[in-house]
Amino acid sequence: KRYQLAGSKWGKKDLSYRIVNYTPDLAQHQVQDAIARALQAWSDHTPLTFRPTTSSNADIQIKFARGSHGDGYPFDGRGGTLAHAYFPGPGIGGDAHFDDGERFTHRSVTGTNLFLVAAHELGHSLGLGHSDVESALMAPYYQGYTTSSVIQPDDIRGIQQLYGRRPPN
Ligand SMILES: CC(C)C[C@H](CC(=O)NO)C(=O)N[C@H]1Cc2cn(c3ccccc23)CCCCCCNC1=O
Ligand SMILES: [Ca+2]
Ligand SMILES: [Zn+2]
Ligand SMILES: [Zn+2]
Repeated sequence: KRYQLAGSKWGKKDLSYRIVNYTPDLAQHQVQDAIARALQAWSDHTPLTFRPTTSSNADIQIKFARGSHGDGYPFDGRGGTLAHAYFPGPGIGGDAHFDDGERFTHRSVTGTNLFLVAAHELGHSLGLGHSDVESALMAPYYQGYTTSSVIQPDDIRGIQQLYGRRPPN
């Protein structure tokens, strides 16, 4: 019972990300904050660093979309699937898509918290599959706020299997 590795990982430690568009549910700075905190949750446990860019060559591209959005995995409106993401690789690899049929919330324990969904999706963007540890962030079901840290022990073991531990400061 544990994490799954996707079979691909980034061959570099310093990754770039680009927020391509925004959900109308939140202010742009709230989306930027949620994404930055979700990335920080992973970089806290690995040697990885993430920098925002406006370049279309960004490693991780973040998009909000409804229904069919050009990748063969159409979203289903409110409820159901909340988001999906692609394992590390060129092009669409690493990208994360969020279903804008959801009502995303910010720093809230109710509704579909964007930070929590993003932390899960970015786990895939870094090379983690789903965990069968129910309490893990990488479990396939949205669990809302669970404990103070969004990244659970099983998730830490998985991501450190891929990228090692964070070097001491
Ligand atoms: C982990 C999450 C951030 C991303 C995952 C998808 C995923 O793994 N992306 O990488 C997700 O959206 N899981 C569904 C799984 C799911 C639960 N139900 C469904 C009903 C229909 C379709 C899917 C589901 C029952 C009803 C609840 C629906 C709302 C919550 N949805 C979920 O928990
Ligand atoms: Ca949905
Ligand atoms: Zn998509
Ligand atoms: Zn998932």
